[in-house]
Amino acid sequence: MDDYVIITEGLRKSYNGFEAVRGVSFRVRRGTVYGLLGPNGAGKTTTIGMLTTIIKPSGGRALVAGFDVTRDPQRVREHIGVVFQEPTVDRDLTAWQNMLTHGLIHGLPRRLVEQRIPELLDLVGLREHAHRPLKSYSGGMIRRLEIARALLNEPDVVFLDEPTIGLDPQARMKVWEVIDKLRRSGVTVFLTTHYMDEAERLCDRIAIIDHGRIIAEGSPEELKSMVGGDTVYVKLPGRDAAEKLASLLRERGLGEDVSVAGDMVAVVARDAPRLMPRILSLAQEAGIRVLEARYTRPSLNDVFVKLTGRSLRDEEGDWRDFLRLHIHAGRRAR
Ligand SMILES: Nc1ncnc2c1ncn2[C@@H]1O[C@H](COP(=O)(O)OP(=O)(O)OP(=O)(O)O)[C@@H](O)[C@H]1O
Repeated sequence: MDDYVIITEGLRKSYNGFEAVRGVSFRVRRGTVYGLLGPNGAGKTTTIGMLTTIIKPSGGRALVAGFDVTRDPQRVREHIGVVFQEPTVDRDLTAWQNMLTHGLIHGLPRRLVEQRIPELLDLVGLREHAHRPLKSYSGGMIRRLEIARALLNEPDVVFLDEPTIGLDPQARMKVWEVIDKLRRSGVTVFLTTHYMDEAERLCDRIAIIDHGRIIAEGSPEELKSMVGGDTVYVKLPGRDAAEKLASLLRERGLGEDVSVAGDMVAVVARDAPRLMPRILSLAQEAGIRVLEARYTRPSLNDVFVKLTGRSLRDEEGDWRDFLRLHIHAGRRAR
């Protein structure tokens, strides 16, 4: 049991009869980064709220650092660090002053806090800005400061609710680097996110949540293996060339499924990087000119689509979605 910093069993929350979280069960192993991934309104903030004792569960059970969130909320609070979606810093104070105030409010000895502040500001890359008022900080700097602050009490687990929401790409990367460092130093992190690239990049394990229920759980690789293989896309000068290449591929038994959409051939395969050169040399032998070739590997979005029929993505219409639409249309027409 000691291996797990968080254990939930059938955890539930209703707001006036509306079930925001409908019985979630998962375990977070010590020293890992665990992500709750789902679209807006899926119940992520409510779940993190229950685990951090801000929200009272309507049912089920959650143990955090070995303590029950309902029966022992104070003990839970002593053993966790939390970064909320909305910043809770005082912008008139400097980073150092914010850290010190936080530490003292939480009952930590002043000497210990003063000793930890420079180490933690160093960890999040803010040491040289320690004495600047936060008014002059960017959103990304504030998020990193809040992570440093959450570590002051040497928590068993740090909770980060949407750690990079609203940040620009560069600031996001810096937060990701901090989370990487936490993992390397053995800190357990529990984060929520609706960005699949973030979950994939950072998390050892992910629970996908939708409408208050966990619909899949596993490592990013395990989750992606649910949707099968890679797809190789080959663009040719016209439909005839595409049909010709497709029949050659079918004859040779290359790939698991070959389909044509306009001047494009799509080949579903287990290992696209190995198959692609074979497809290209086959085309060359047959005198078929290839204009473009690419392959894609399954993403967590594909997993979400497979499970819910909806996309997790904020914006639709990237290259891959476009192709998939055409390939599907082509298949249906056959
Ligand atoms: N205090 C509340 N009273 C009533 N309904 C609520 C309350 N808080 C959340 N909800 C509802 O519960 C559902 C889950 O909300 P929650 O904030 O947990 O989702 P989320 O996955 O964190 O999404 P977001 O990232 O947008 O916050 C939503 O439908 C939301 O409208």
